[in-house]
Amino acid sequence: MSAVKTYTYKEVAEANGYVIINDKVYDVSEFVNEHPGGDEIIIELFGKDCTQEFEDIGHSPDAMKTLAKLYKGDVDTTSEKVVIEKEETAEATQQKPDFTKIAILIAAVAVFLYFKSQKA
Ligand code: HEM
Repeated sequence: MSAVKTYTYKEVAEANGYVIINDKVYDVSEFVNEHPGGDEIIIELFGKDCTQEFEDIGHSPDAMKTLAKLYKGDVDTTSEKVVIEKEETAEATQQKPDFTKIAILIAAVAVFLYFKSQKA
């Protein structure tokens, strides 16, 4: 049997696209693009322990199989834990204007003005 590779919490945090589930390390960097639940949800959790998040969703046995394929090794639970701070991106805080609503409003005003001009 080949030895299982172990990773410290720091190594997982510094790798690009690794997550921890039940003390196991998974490389989800490629998988995020195929995730049926969307990429953002996992990207937010890169480098972290997402056991809770993964289990809360109630992933199917199929999801477990996919997960098993992404297995890299075990986390060294005796290593020092790291806190990852994410910066708020400008994009996330900015509100995009709702062009559909604006277009409907303009159309409504145009119809109103048209009928008003017909009556006069
Ligand atoms: C990291 C390994 C993960 C794998 C391999 C994975 C895999 C999958 C798969 C195969 C599905 C399709 C439904 C199913 O078979 O259960 C799914 C759905 C979903 N996943 Fe994940 N997932 C992962 C992590 C996560 C995490 C960490 C979250 C939440 C923070 C999450 C949230 C969701 C949600 C919300 C859906 C439902 C999408 C829908 O039905 O519209 N997943 N995932």
